[in-house]
Amino acid sequence: MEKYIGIMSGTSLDGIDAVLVATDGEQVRLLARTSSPFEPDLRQRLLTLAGGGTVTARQWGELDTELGKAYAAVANRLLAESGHSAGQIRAIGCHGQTVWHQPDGPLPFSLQLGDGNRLAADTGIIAINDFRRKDMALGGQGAPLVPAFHQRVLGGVNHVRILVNIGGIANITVLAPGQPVLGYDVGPGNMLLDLWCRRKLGQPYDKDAHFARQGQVNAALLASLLAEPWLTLPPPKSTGRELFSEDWLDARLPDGMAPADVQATLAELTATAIANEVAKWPAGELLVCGGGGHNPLLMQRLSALLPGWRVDTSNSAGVDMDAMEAMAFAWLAHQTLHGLTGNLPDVTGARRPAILGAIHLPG
Ligand SMILES: Nc1ncnc2c1ncn2[C@@H]1O[C@H](COP(=O)(O)OP(=O)(O)OP(=O)(O)O)[C@@H](O)[C@H]1O
Ligand SMILES: CC(=O)N[C@H]1[C@@H]2OC[C@@H](O2)[C@@H](O)[C@@H]1O[C@H](C)C(=O)O
Repeated sequence: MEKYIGIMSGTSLDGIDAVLVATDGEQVRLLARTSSPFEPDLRQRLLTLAGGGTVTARQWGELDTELGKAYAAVANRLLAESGHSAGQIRAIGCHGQTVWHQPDGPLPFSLQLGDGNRLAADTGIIAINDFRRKDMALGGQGAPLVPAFHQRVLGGVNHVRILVNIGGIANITVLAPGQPVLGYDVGPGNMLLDLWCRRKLGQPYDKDAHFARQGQVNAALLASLLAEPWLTLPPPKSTGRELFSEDWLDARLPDGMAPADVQATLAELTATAIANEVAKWPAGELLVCGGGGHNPLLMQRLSALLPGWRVDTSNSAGVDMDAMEAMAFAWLAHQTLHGLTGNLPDVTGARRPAILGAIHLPG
């Protein structure tokens, strides 16, 4: 088995998750993990950029460098905490920070910041990043990429097993016997819940759904949110802050609604958008990963909306729900380094499987 580091900082913009895994490409064993929240000022600048804000070339370059340094610091800390040296690690797979994702239209692209040169130089380890754009160059969405990893670590069961990652955006992977793996983004995950909670309570997220539980779901608002045409588009599809933004929410909010009712309705939107896609399959097992799996209200509503389904976290199937995405990028680094493909054309819509990412050598 070779050792890899995986680094993920997702669309919730909460911080950086890093894992150390041992893998031969078939088995992926988690050895250690750590995480580090973003400094509030860095988070704010990333939010501005991801919200379509304008920055100068200088600010852009500085942010790229700052993130590269932050990823390297987390990787070095993971090495120290787990008692490893750089020489024991084959490569780092680093997702980077998505600041814009535009999968459709005449000039599709997906931009993840975090300088891989600096990551390689500051750790002394091969750094692989920019995993999405090869798939896009081949006509794909460039996302989601995790379904291939889900298949590797949780596939091969003889019932319908669906994985849902509830991060900033929610995405599903369908593992059904005799079917090619399917996967696509299904709608907002925690993004709008976090945004509203921050705006109304000044807190980064609605811990344990205390705020949402003080309110009632507003049926008219829920219907208007669910009327978003993107939600019923067929896959392949992916999305982000570019669509499910503060402006998107504000355009649909009626005046004077109790803040807790909005929070409750946003939680119901997340649960319903997921359940509507899951319910298209014969009842089986729904495994939740990502931060939304810690939200007891989302878990409760998914169970209620999906009678006949076993709803649990991916921990119940032996894969740490909080480590899943970072593990996937460690595994993707293994794929790339071994000249193996990482994308699934049935998922992303790319013309063919491809070797993903840009390799930065430390020497
Ligand atoms: N105890 C909890 N109660 C409610 N929500 C929680 C709890 N713990 C975590 N969360 C939610 O999980 C979010 C973080 O999720 P996660 O780390 O999976 O996001 P991410 O890495 O940005 O994901 P992605 O890349 O998939 O968008 C928080 O912003 C919060 O909304
Ligand atoms: C462009 C981008 O960063 N997309 C993320 C985002 O966060 C969740 C969902 O939207 C998913 O499509 C993707 O991340 C995971 C890691 C993926 O590619 O599978």
